[in-house]
Amino acid sequence: ATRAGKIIKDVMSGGDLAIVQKRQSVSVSRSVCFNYMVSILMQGLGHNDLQTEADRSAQRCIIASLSQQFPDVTIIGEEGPSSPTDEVPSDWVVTESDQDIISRECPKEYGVTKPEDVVVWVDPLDGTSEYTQGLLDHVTVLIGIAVNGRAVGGVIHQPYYNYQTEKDVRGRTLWGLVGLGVGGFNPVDPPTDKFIITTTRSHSDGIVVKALEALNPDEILRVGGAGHKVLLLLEGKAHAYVFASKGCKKWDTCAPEAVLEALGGKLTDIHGNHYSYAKDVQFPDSQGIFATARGVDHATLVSKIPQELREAFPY
Ligand SMILES: Nc1ncnc2c1ncn2[C@@H]1O[C@H](COP(=O)(O)O)[C@@H](O)[C@H]1OP(=O)(O)O
Ligand SMILES: [Mg+2]
Ligand SMILES: [Mg+2]
Ligand SMILES: [Mg+2]
Repeated sequence: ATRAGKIIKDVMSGGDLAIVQKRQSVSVSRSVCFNYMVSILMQGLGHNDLQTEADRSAQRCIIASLSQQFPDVTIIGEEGPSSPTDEVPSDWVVTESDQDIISRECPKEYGVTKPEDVVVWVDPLDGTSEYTQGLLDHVTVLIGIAVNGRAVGGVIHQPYYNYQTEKDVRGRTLWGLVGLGVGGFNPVDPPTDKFIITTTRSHSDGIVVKALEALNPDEILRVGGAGHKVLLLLEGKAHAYVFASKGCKKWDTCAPEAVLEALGGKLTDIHGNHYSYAKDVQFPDSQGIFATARGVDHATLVSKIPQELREAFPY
């Protein structure tokens, strides 16, 4: 994750992001009326799904490094499968391990884990839209580990951590493993005298807003990236991350969910149920996102989302 973060910074300082708009399949039935199609376009669906040279190169670095060491583990990356002939520069292939984590005792629930039980979900650059706009601390590299469908391990690397105050921007790497704990940051609980929600800044719509209104927060923090929003929960800047939309995908939430839950928080869909991260699942988080910091009553908050709003997110 850290090597990928270096690639992200190198692409930015090289000056040519080589941005492309990814194609999105918006399925709309043929009988749909013109007004509805216009409203979809107005909401920006099918827009704002960008890919840059940094997304592509960071993914090649991560997948080459992991697949070399773990050839039998399924690895799914946001930017699609790489071609079998894809050679990556040798200094992009990282094989050493973090000695601090490797020296700890493995929780016994993973002692019998086989490679085929594991799926790694890779978001090489979360917050692409913000990256292209220079909101650099919203960018993270996300590597999530699912075992038997549950998100249990995660790494969140923030390449531009403190970039506005530090001369030599080294970034930071946070990790979590359910059953073992978390590292790379100081966990902080959110304030007790007000209720703060974080949500999207670049993918909002009417339903996203209605869900926030139902929860009646004192403050709303509109920031980019799924990883960055979960950082706000981990460090006590917000109580909940609520996104009543199907824009996020499994690679956006696997690592954040694992780190958050390793600390005692919770990340589910807006009905309060965990997603499966097994290898055959659909990529979209089609029932939205509802995450809470440690110590926040997740079920009570979820129950405040009105039924008619929940019905917009059927299974
Ligand atoms: N409609 C969408 N289309 C594509 N990606 C989305 C969409 N909505 C959310 N995402 C992904 O989820 C992340 C969090 O969303 P948001 O910042 O709007 O809260 C985004 O940075 C983006 O990940 P990525 O940047 O990796 O493509
Ligand atoms: Mg993307
Ligand atoms: Mg993402
Ligand atoms: Mg991404």
